[in-house]
Amino acid sequence: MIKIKKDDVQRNEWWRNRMKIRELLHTLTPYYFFNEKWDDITISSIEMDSRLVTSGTLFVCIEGAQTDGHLYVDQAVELGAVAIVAQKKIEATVPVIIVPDTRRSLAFLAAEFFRNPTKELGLIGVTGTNGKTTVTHLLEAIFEGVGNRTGRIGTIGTKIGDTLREGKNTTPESLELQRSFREMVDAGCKYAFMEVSSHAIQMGRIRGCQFKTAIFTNLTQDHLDYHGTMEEYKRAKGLLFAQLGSSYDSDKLKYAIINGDDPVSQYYMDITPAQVITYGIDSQDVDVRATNIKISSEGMQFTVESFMGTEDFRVQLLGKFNVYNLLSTIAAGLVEGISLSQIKQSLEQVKGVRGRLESVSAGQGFSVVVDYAHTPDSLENVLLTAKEFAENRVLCVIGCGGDRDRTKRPIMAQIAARHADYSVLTSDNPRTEEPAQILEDMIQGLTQEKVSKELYTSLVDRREAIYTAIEMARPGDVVIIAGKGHETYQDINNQKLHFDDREVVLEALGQRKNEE
Ligand SMILES: CC(=O)N[C@H]1[C@@H](OP(=O)(O)OP(=O)(O)OC[C@H]2O[C@@H](n3ccc(=O)[nH]c3=O)[C@H](O)[C@@H]2O)O[C@H](CO)[C@@H](O)[C@@H]1O[C@H](C)C(=O)N[C@@H](C)C(=O)N[C@H](CCC(=O)O)C(=O)O
Ligand SMILES: Nc1ncnc2c1ncn2[C@@H]1O[C@H](COP(=O)(O)OP(=O)(O)OP(=O)(O)O)[C@@H](O)[C@H]1O
Ligand SMILES: N[C@H](CCC[C@H](N)C(=O)O)C(=O)O
Ligand SMILES: [Mg+2]
Repeated sequence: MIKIKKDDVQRNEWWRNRMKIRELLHTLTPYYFFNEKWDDITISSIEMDSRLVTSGTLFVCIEGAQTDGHLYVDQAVELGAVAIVAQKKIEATVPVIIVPDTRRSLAFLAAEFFRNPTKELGLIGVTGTNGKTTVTHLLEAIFEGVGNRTGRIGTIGTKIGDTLREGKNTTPESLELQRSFREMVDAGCKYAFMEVSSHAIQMGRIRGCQFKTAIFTNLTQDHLDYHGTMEEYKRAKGLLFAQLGSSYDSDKLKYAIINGDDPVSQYYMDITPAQVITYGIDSQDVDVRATNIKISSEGMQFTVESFMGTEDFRVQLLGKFNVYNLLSTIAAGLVEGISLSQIKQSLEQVKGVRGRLESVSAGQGFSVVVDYAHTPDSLENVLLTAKEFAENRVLCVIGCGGDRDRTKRPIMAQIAARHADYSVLTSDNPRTEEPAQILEDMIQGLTQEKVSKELYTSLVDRREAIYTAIEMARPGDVVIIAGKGHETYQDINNQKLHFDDREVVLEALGQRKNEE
């Protein structure tokens, strides 16, 4: 896979698209021209960030959480913007189009400018607290397994055919999304798999996308800093299912693939106009079900019973939670007409997803696993899985991110203490928060539950924490290093410093070997 760094991308080059503003105006209705009405202008690109404006750009002003795009109009004009879309009166030497809500308008403007690429793709959106990245990778395996070229958008980046571009957000802004989808179509992709975060839905980043299928993985606590309550968080995710089938393409069937074992599944079934396919393990009344699950340190075996037949699977992934991820993927493959035996063939070859239960080995007599669990539920799942295959103790290194849901910190520490034999609490990405304070919030959970101090320690420095856990490990132990998975940086005070759990583990294992 060719890896392209975000900054290397030559924006507006291969997808350069010239259009008259007149051709786009219908997406902006209702609007009015402030300044001179001049709809004969040709634009060569659309941008929402003034720093990216080039000659011929239509600049859209967005009011953000940090700053307001309306403040950068002069800079945009200096760099070559030929017209501005704004939601309030601004001074500018180029025509200004005023709309009620620029963020909404941007989504439709971008979809039109890039010629509605999602109409030419089978777009599958995946939402839920945990499992989105995993499911999009599994989908890729199934659909590429039967010869399709595919695209993928999510936490690990945007993959178009054979190239991977790193990104800032799990679900990018509407403009970037539409540009990527057009690139996918141009690269011959037939399907696209997209992680849909609740933030993205709430902020309207996915407006303008036409989904064929939406998958719901699960709903547990996260992001309460942003959504406030679990009810609001659930509602935000629901918008993805509510919008299925509401487009003018509604003659084509749309599918909602829902985890029938999750307590909130009925809500999503009720609000979607799409065809519903359910999957699960515990509920008997689901369309795609796994039974006879057997988990070993080598992988899992289970039987899939579905409306398209029954097959025995033997996969390399671990953990009951991954059976759910596999089932939702299987359901998505079945509705697209891929046979259960073809699906089985592809999924059995999947070794795992980067940074998710990723084993790091230098021939030591114990296991070290790097995982991306950064929510209470995922941490619990991963530790329970580790317990199942550990011959001896489970040691856990865990931190919580700064500037994010604080209420999950004490809970995550409690889960670590409950399921691991020893926990090393440490920093994740502190961002602009004081790392020691984040640790304090975690420790409070342990004090509340009167957890013995012999069962945990806390070290602000993540490298030191990883070294400590590796030094403590004995034969047969499993060391889980949770929270950062595939990440290759640590964000401290808005500075992204290189940090890769997997590299640090190998260093620590090397040191331990030298000392032996
Ligand atoms: C709270 C939030 O989501 N913020 C996102 C948002 O930033 P913002 O609204 O604060 O924008 P801003 O910085 O105030 O800028 C406002 C406008 O001025 C423009 N501007 C700014 C400066 C300048 O010189 N010129 C200029 O034109 C900006 O381009 C923007 O259009 O728009 C940015 C550009 O797309 C996002 O990168 C940024 O995500 C930040 C990094 C973030 O941390 N988001 C998290 C909460 C998030 O969205 N997470 C979910 C994943 C959740 C999960 O699954 O676990 C995600 O999808 O990534
Ligand atoms: N279906 C699941 N249920 C519970 N936990 C899961 C599930 N799938 C994965 N996990 C755990 O959650 C972690 C994150 O998984 P993954 O990256 O697939 O989720 P995500 O939804 O993409 O997360 P993010 O919100 O950060 O994008 C994994 O490392 C694993 O520990
Ligand atoms: N998509 C998640 C990523 C969290 C990863 C974790 N390492 C952290 O920094 O908190 C979020 O924005 O909450
Ligand atoms: Mg993800």
